[in-house]
Amino acid sequence: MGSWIHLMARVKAEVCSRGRGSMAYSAKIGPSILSSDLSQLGRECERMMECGADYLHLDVMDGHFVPNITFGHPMVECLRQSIGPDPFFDMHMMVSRPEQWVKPMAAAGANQYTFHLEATTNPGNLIKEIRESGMKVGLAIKPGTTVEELAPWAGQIDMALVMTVEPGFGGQKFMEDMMPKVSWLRSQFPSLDIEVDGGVGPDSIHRCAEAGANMIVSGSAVVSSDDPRSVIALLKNVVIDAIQKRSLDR
Ligand SMILES: O=C(CO)[C@@H](O)[C@H](O)COP(=O)(O)O
Ligand SMILES: [Fe+2]
Repeated sequence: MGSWIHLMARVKAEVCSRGRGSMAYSAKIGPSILSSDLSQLGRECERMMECGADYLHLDVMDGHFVPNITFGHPMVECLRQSIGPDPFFDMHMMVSRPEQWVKPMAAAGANQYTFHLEATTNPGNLIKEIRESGMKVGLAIKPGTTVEELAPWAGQIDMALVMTVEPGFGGQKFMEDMMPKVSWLRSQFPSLDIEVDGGVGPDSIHRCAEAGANMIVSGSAVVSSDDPRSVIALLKNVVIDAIQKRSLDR
């Protein structure tokens, strides 16, 4: 009997991970293209999707909220025109005034707008503005911000992003002490999309998946790999197994 239950749970997790299932959240891998050849950004995005990515994580930095600068909505508009309407753009807004860019990013073709709790004095209003613009809402916290500070908004958002590095640069070391935040969120909000971002790859994915993360951002581990397809598949299977184990344990 045990193996039958095991098989059914695997099927459920597998089906759910392909988005056809009823489970509220599924395993999704989103390469961060920050570490890619930015002169070939459109091609790099297409390559990641061809390698099995579920979505694209686009890091927007203003040189003020974080000590680095990347690109803004004009680049997003060009990417959308170049690679077509399908790829899901998860915008990681590492900017001091996230309210300023909601409408331009929506017009440029962004799908999800993830702002930092530390960057606004009125998260409720910003959540409302993002929804009214037609995008999904992500809420991110830096390593120094407690998950209890995010909790009051968790019921109003589509995704919570727990940073596993200090935001600003790719290629940093994974911060394992952020995992209790992920575990607490998964225990309190069983169907919330929970994303981890920073230093995530084959060496750290098991801790992220076991803690309860289901949306996995990976930059250098995927983009700089000579076999991104295998890395994406590995990350996804580890998360699917963890989802299956959680559904068995319930
Ligand atoms: O938002 C950020 C950095 O601030 C991340 O999205 C990184 O770009 C992820 O890159 P790796 O740490 O996986 O190389
Ligand atoms: Fe990011």
